[in-house]
Amino acid sequence: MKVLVIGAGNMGLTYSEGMATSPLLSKHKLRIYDTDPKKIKLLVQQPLFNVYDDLEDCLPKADVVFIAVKPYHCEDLFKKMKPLINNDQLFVSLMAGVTIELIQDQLGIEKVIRTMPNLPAQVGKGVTSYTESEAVSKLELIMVRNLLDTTGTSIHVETEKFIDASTGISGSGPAYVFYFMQSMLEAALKMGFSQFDSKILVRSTFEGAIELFNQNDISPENWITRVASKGGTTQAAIDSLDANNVNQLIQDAAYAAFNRAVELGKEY
Ligand SMILES: NC(=O)C1=CN([C@@H]2O[C@H](COP(=O)(O)OP(=O)(O)OC[C@H]3O[C@@H](n4cnc5c(N)ncnc54)[C@H](OP(=O)(O)O)[C@@H]3O)[C@@H](O)[C@H]2O)C=CC1
Ligand SMILES: O=C(O)[C@@H]1CCC=N1
Repeated sequence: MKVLVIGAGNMGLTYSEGMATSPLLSKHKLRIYDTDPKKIKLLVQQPLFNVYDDLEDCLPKADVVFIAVKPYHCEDLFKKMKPLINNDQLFVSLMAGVTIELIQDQLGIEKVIRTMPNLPAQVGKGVTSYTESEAVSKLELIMVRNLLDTTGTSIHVETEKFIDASTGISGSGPAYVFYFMQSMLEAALKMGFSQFDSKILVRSTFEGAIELFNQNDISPENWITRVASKGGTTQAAIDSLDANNVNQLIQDAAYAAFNRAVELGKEY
């Protein structure tokens, strides 16, 4: 099986590295293509995969093609891909919003797996949701799931609605966590801690909370009650969050990303 990844950015490179360092693919089976000459120049020096700057040299012979460009680049890319592909090839999209139907129509092919990955894939802690068009066989689906799992874990969803929904939760989600971390860091600095100490306080707090969550089957809501003493400091913080409607605001943010994914699907 020959795999081509189109787009050597955050996601394309992450998946390429995940697949290349797994036992599933050897170097000559994995190719990566990008249009940026500077990126190509840097990438040819790495030993993990073969790097291409011409679609004609790498696309026609690929069995599985990962598409990892920004959604606004897909129209132009699809025009260039169309004369070089055939209906036996399997296309795996990592693009937010872009629908299976659009990919099938613009490329004139049938086999598409649409995914929503996330950035922690860079450290093997990603979560990718995926769904497929009718023409994709069970075997092909398992094969691609194994490739996706080289960057973490994956969940199969029945419809594309859940790909857009997972964009709102896990795809964009790491940014919500970083947003919260940034607020905590700014508060620590304002309280007078150094940059160094602020980072230790915030990072350890996140790591510790995640570890507790991972090692026990207890809901976040329940964990809050274990931190908060009646009339104490945590309750003062939670009361402040509740008074400012922060729970609802975070849910609104997740829905904003979900809705934007749906909107993106209609823009191309
Ligand atoms: N970043 C994230 O956390 C997540 C991203 N995604 C999705 O993944 C996709 C990629 O995002 P990301 O990796 O962050 O984007 P990047 O911009 O980091 O990577 C895209 C790469 O594709 C290159 N490129 C642009 N046009 C073409 C083309 N026609 N042919 C080949 N390569 C091309 C870009 O070059 P240049 O820089 O010169 O434009 C760039 O190197 C997006 O569709 C996004 O929705 C999904 C989940 C999470
Ligand atoms: O912001 C975006 O559109 C992409 C999709 C999910 C994360 N990054």
